[in-house]
Amino acid sequence: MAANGEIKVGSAAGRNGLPKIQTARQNGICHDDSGPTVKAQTIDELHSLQKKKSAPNTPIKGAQAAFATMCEEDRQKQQLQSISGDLNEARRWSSGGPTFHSGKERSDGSWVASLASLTRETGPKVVKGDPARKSETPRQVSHVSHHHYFTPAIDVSDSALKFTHVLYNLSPAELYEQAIKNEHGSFITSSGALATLSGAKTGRSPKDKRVVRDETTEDDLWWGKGSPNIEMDEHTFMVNRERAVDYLNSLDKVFVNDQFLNWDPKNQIKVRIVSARAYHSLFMHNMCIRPTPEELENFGTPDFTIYNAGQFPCNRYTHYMTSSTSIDLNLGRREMVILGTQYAGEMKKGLFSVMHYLMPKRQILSLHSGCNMGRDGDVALFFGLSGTGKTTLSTDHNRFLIGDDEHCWGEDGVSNIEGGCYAKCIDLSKEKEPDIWNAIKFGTVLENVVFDEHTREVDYTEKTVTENTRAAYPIEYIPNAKMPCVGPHPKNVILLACDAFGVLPPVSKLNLAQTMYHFISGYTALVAGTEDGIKEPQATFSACFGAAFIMLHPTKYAAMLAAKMQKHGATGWLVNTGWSGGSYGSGSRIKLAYTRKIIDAIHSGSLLNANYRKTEVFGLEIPIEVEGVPSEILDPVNTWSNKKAHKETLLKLAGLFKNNFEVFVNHKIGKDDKLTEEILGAGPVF
Ligand SMILES: Nc1ncnc2c1ncn2[C@@H]1O[C@H](COP(=O)(O)OP(=O)(O)OP(=O)(O)O)[C@@H](O)[C@H]1O
Ligand SMILES: O=C([O-])CC(=O)C(=O)O
Ligand SMILES: [Ca+2]
Ligand SMILES: [Mn+2]
Repeated sequence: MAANGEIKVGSAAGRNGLPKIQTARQNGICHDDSGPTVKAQTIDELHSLQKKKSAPNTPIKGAQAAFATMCEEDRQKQQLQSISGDLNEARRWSSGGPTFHSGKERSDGSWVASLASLTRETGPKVVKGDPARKSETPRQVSHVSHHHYFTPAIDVSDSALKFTHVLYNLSPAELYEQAIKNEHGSFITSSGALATLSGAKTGRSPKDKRVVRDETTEDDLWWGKGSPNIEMDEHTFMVNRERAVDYLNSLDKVFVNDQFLNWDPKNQIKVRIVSARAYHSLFMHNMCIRPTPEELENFGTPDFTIYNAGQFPCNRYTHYMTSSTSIDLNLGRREMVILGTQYAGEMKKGLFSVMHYLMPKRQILSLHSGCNMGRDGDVALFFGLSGTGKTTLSTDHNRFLIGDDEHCWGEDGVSNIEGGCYAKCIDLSKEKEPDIWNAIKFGTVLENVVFDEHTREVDYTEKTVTENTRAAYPIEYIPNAKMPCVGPHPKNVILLACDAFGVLPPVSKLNLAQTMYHFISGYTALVAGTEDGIKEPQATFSACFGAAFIMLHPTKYAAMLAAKMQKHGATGWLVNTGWSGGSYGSGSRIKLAYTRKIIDAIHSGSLLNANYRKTEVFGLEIPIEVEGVPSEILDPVNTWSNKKAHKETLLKLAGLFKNNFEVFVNHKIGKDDKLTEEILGAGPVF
């Protein structure tokens, strides 16, 4: 037992026995583009990072204690309802591909019955309500046992005898109370947002993502080198699923969210998220599309279910596991299991992966992009890897926001997949990003930020817990959100790269082949470990600006994008939101105000008709002038004092592009041989 009286399970083994498992480097598997883990060794240490000591006027501890009694259990009465039904095996998608039920479909057993899939093999022991209200439990016990324990099962385990209360689609206010009461590290900030900690993981874990490889996915999906789909078998999935479900069943309560994805009503899917934390439930409440009470009433059986047991690790002796984290996708069962990571983004991006499988089957292109629309109905897509500006630039006070991260492009135009936004908060300022700043209010989840312990004012410059601090808010929190979140066909396709080498121009106009070349390359360069002094920028290539989420070969998405751009006459642009005046260390990040001017000129159409010249090596068309932007920065060579260093850096980056593209040279993009040839020739020449 530890000095503080806590029993530290497995800590001795961790130190003296089995070594702690680290995620193995998967050779050739898609790179890790997620954030690093926290710099804390213990939970207490992690929690101490979150709060900053107050200014001297902070009341002393004793004075604050008087408020403790305000944390009251008395809550609004919730309708308790016993849940009946038998083990509801997840239905399989028919072999010919998924068949969906529209939002209005009424299922045989309603949501109540399908919750039974939570149980291991016997009937459910699930009670809707808050276990804190013990007085109501006996009624439930007798009710449920009436249904299921007259004939005792042969193999009744202790866990099968206990009740798990389901907190079903709670409101943000209720979730706040649950989080603050039960989840260490949950606090209300001065603007009303809920500050939470995601635990040891503060970013996604792409190396721990597994996808079940079976007869269907074998042929459909992209496997092998460069693919994000690391295989697992069905049996192993079931092992992890049972582990997650047993864990969830061992709890007094779980949260269940029933929500929608995709604002295109014809291609909407119904998702259920079963999780153990109010933080997770509120996050998904904000990020998915929220059903109306009527839609919830008629929700029926979900098309896809997530079991998030993130607090509980996977068993590292389980086949295919290389760490204690596992995010498992089973397309056949329409299920996802999360073990060993509480980072909420896994749920959001896990569902995005599912959409990247389902939508292309219907000839709908799924995109890792932001999207907004001007007053004249002109739509722009913003592609880019994490941190390149999708959320920042699609959230534009002069335009309608359709969405910040995940979209579909189909026959009728674009639709947002989500119901919320997930903005990076590091160095967030009210002046530069007023709409995002104002969206951080009651209902918003603030992950891993640091705040003053007394005033609860957030310090957005703090990276103490992580640099990947985030805010998740419903899209309506942005004043000019386009509701419903759909729009016509895009006019501009903007590829964002944060080039920390400082050699890509702030803006270039691309022809179709160049657009496809850069879309398939998916380049950005960030700076690793900023706190440890100056480091070389780290180039990242992630196909389709989101290799971690795609399920089919990148050329499939690329072919669809090319066809749609051609058909609708969209123009491609490459915008560098990264360094200017030199690489990281000597130059600096291009001012957001300048990038916004460039984007304005793209939207207005003025840049389309500007005068251009071609750059060497990358062969990019760059404008001579952009209103509101100093002309000399438009060609990076002007901003470098050391011209030789500029040329070397340019050639170095060109070499990285070339190496990366090697794996695509033998692939055909769609049926068009000519376009394929052109794409191969659209890269740097040197
Ligand atoms: N010139 C610039 N253009 C765009 N963003 C900039 C610029 N300079 C600084 N930034 C900052 O870079 C970050 C861009 O992050 P943003 O949230 O938009 O990323 P994202 O592309 O949406 O990534 P993710 O997919 O991870 O959500 C913001 O913190 C923004 O303030
Ligand atoms: O998913 C996340 O953690 C954040 C995000 O949007 C991305 O990385 O693209
Ligand atoms: Ca974003
Ligand atoms: Mn994203």
